[in-house]
Amino acid sequence: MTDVRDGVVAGAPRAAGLPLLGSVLDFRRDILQAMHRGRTAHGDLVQYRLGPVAVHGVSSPELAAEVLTDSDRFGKLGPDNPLRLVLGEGLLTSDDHKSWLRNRRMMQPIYTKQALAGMFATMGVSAAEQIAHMGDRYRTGAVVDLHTEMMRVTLDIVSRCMFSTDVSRTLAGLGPDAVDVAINYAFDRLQNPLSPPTSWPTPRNRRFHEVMRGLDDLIYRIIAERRRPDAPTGGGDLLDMLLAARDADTGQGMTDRELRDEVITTFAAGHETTAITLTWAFYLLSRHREVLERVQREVDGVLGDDLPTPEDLAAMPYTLRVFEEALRLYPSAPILPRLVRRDTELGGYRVPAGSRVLVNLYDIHRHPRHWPDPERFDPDRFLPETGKARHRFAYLPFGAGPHLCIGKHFALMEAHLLLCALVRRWEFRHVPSHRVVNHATITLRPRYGMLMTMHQRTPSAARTAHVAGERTS
Ligand code: HEM
Repeated sequence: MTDVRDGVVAGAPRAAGLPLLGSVLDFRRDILQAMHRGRTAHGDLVQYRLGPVAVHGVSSPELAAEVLTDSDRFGKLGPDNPLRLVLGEGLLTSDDHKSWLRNRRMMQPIYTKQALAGMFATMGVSAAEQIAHMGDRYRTGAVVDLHTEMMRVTLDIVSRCMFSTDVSRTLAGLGPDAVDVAINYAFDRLQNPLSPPTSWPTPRNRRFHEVMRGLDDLIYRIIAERRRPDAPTGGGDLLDMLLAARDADTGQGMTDRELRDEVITTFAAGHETTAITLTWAFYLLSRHREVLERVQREVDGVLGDDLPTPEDLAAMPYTLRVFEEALRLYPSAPILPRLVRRDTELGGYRVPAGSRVLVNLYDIHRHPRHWPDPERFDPDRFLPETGKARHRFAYLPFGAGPHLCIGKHFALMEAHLLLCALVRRWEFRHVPSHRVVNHATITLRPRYGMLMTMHQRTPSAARTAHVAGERTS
């Protein structure tokens, strides 16, 4: 019998699971599939058990609005958040409202549209170098893992724009998969609260600690170099701003540990997200010839041989819509976790303090009530007039509420620039024998990478043809 008090049902419908483990194995196998099955069977709010931890899956814009905007009831995960093993207490993982707000305010100025406009040139130089580098390494017809290539490009951009430094080579020295090792380790612990303690000398624990030592050394070195009295400034970059910031109450600057946490958070949050979405965007373009040709026409009609200027970008809105639609189908942070701070009610069900909520952006972005024909790749869903009719929380690739992605405008400017510049030079074709399967860790990656062949385009010729076509039509 259902227990109802004051019109509130005691517990949300519960997904079946194994004794003791609950849904741990299902989540490890494929968390998005498991939650999708739960939603199909039980509705937009479903309860799971991950060992001893109760978790509520949320899959509707209405419920997401409540969870993401009310941080008194639904906060960030606490000190046991495994992501803290990597990111410490930077913006993404801090659960202390006061210090989070102080740091967020301190960093906000670097992310305003005006400050970003000043960064456009640095972004452009980095993009040009990275694209030229790809051109030097690969001949037309070469097979590349586009995911790896995009990661390299976006890491370089975020390092130079935010920290005026080039970290790629040092990171490569830690092993090609160092950052992956750290992030996957933390994510596995998030999904499986029964993981062995980090202090046990297992091979995986040892590798994790080794990678973290390397990452920490690198970041503390960047900070120490900038703190030297004779060090050149970063020209007002994010690190300069963090070093100069003072607490309004105490007058204290940030400690090295606080700086390290914000730096590593910016690296982690600020490059893979954009790289993955670009990868999915090129995959989608390779599967939808008509959309690709429309993008090519738009880009060829605007760009010459140089990289785009901000005015050029404004003249290529369809290409931006392609990126937005890729973010709908493959939100790069597909699940946003929250901790229930006190006993409360959600969607007509009681939700106990201490349990977790997982806001499932992947399912919300495909919710049949809000997205007609949700699986179809259609960038024109993002025409300004179409968007007006949509529920405000039906599209949340950058989150919502107080924790809305601070780098949203940076990411959109960067992605637009890269998408246009890459489309102008190459066509990427999916290798038909290569299996493409999405894999949700903290981000939504292609599980086996993204093998594509690169085909050089001759944009000047294409542009001439396009312009001539416009004249005669
Ligand atoms: C396509 C690219 C990106 C996507 C899809 C994305 C997505 C997100 C999402 C969904 C959140 C909210 C997390 C939550 O509520 O728990 C977030 C937060 C954040 N993002 Fe992004 N992000 C992107 C790019 C960037 C970039 C380029 C940067 C920095 C250079 C960045 C830095 C951050 C930070 C620091 C936070 C934490 C904000 C806070 O809690 O105050 N992100 N991002």
